[in-house]
Amino acid sequence: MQVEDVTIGELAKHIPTPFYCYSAAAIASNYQRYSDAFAGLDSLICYAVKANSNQAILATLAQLGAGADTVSEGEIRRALAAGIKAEKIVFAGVGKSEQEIRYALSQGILQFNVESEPELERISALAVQMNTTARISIRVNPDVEAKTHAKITTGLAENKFGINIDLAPQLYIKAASLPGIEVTGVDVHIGSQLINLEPFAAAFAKVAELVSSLKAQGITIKIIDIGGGLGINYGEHSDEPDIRTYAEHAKQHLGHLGCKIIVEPGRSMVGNAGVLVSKVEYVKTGQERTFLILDAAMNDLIRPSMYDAYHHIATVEQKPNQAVYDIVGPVCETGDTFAKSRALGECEQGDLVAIMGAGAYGAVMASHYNSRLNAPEVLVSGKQYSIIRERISFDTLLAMDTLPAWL
Ligand SMILES: Cc1ncc(COP(=O)(O)O)c(C=O)c1O
Ligand SMILES: N[C@@H](CCCC[NH3+])C(=O)O
Repeated sequence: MQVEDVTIGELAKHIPTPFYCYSAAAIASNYQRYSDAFAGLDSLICYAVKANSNQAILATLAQLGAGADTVSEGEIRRALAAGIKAEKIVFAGVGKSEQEIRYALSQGILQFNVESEPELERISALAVQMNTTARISIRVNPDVEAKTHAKITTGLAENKFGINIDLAPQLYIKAASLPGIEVTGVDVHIGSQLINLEPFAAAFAKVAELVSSLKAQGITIKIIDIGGGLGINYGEHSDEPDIRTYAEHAKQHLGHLGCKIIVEPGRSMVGNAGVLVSKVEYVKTGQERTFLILDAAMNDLIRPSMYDAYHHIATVEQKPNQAVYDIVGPVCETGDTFAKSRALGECEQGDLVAIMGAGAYGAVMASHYNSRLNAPEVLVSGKQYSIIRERISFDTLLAMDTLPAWL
């Protein structure tokens, strides 16, 4: 198995497993697809930093011209440090703290995507205190069923995100009257890993109506942030939504409004650009099933245990025979399972396997559960590769805790 011009087998001679391996060319190609698809619109691609916030990934995207969609001070700091200019950074999230808002204001970010009335009041008060103005969009909740996993749908009335779209006009009127606030836009994001594009179209249509009705009330919207959420093919079924068709929906519903369009892709920018490489520790033949026990675990990649998410898994070297395995990690939880009854090349101890589609929501959601060290991360570009996050040592892991004086 190759990533660009480098073989995974060669990398595994130098880097301890499990490790994440990303392709810079795959990220560039995904960025290009977005850029081409949205070319007809005045648009800005704000990569959703939460999907993979490694500095090297952010710097790669910064060089391509991307902005950033952030949800914390830490993410804003990461984006700035990687070379993404403040005027390309948007800040979302339902729980922005005073400290975070102050930091974002001090940096002069492009806009706050506001999720509630008390947040709007807090931003206004802090902006006045700091003698500045906050540009804001209100994140509206269009009550559209995104047809994705319940844990990653965000645009339903029952979800904690955004303001009910029917109540938004009132909040816009209030926002326009507040000191320290400049109303610039509308924001919508209905969920993640959407395979069907219809919910996007439905949400865009509702946003278009809102923008027109706001205009009639004297509130001019300059920016429409359409969020992220486009799904990728994890290998379970063959369909993957087409970025061009997605952009067509945006053009059709929003193009006539003359606004700048911000799009916030995370998964579809980096998901298929990464694999998690792991070694087979044991092949354990149980009474009913054969377990392939890997050195990677749920603490490295939590998506299968958290969302029952499917990830295609392949042996790094081609195998002559097939076998069926439950593919698990070493963590002491039954949920530490990557796949059940999965057909795979027949493996033996020491073989390498690659868990595909691990570039998004992989390393960023990792933990040290079971006092396991982090999986290092590697970026490949052509023939070159570079370790972009080292595995920490056990000394560093232990040093994260401090003993109180009484012990
Ligand atoms: C506000 C917002 N924007 C963008 C994203 C990125 O989503 P995705 O990785 O599905 O493109 C998310 C995550 O769902 C989000 O909450
Ligand atoms: N972490 C989720 C996506 C969450 C999207 C963030 N709003 C996943 O792995 O699918």
